[in-house]
Amino acid sequence: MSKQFSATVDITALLDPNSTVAQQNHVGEQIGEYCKEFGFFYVESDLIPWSKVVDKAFESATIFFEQSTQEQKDTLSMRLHGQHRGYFNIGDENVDDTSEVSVIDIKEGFDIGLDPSKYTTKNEFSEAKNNWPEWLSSEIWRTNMEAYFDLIISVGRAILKGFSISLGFASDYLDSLFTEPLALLRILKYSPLSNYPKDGVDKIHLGAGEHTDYGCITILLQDLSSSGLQIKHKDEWINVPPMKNKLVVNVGDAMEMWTNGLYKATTHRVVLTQSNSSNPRYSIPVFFEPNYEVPMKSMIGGESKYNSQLTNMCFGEYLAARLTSTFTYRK
Ligand SMILES: O=C(O)CCC(=O)C(=O)O
Ligand SMILES: [Fe+2]
Repeated sequence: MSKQFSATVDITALLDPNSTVAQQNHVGEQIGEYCKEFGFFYVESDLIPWSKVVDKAFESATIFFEQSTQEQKDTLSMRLHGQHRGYFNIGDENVDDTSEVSVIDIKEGFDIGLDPSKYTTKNEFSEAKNNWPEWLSSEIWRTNMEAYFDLIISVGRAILKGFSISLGFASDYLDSLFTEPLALLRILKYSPLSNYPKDGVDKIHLGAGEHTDYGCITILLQDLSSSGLQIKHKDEWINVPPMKNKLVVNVGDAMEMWTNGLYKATTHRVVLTQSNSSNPRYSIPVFFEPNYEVPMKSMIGGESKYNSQLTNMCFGEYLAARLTSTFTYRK
């Protein structure tokens, strides 16, 4: 049997304004250790409103996919609107841009960003407007998603505090680079494999190909009824099963570059087999990213391990380049 991942951090001390510095430092150090070892960890806290906000967002995500026709979804597509907001279909994002064989992710999704009114600087991300699915009970749907987005941004800020502590910065240092965050909330659906032609064997199909995330922090809500996420640790694939009232957090490439390799952006994938995938799998990653103009160079000094073409960019330019290599609407 494959190994199961279990590293968990209770982030209450980082969310609670009344916690002591000693409590915050303890949690920050624990987060730092997991970022160096795995680049992944679960977070939990009694301060997270699981049933009031998290479960509602999950239910709303499933409603979007179950109650929208393909024509309706297509009216909100990134391809049609030429901006990084809205719907993308199977084959529109292929996260493994290194594989020699063409790998198509068996997933579709819908991206929501922050409203342009939250930004003072102008760039392709800050100016992109959300396309809301008006055919759903729209106000409630939008309210549920926005409440979840706000919540996860506060979880992201707590994690940034932990990162800052573990890296020896002032505890609000990284937060000061996220005053106008290029955050993105994505709802994903992996269709059941029964929708695809059977080839007689229970082969592995990739819902999402092997990849590292581009940015700083990904905070992922998984479908409790459907496993599939795996991380590569010391050349071995380890399952990261969905856990009730826990979110999965992982470090992306930008965070690895800022820490000059100290924190690991770990390779992961979503595997679907005929036996684990008779139902759709839904998930909601939030990509919590800094302000557009934050430089990509190392924040901790030392000779850079990374290509200077990348480290000379600012975050927004780097993000645009990464999206262009994986999203077909940008080609
Ligand atoms: O759906 C999942 O569980 C993981 C998705 C993922 O890795 C991603 O969107 O970057
Ligand atoms: Fe990912």
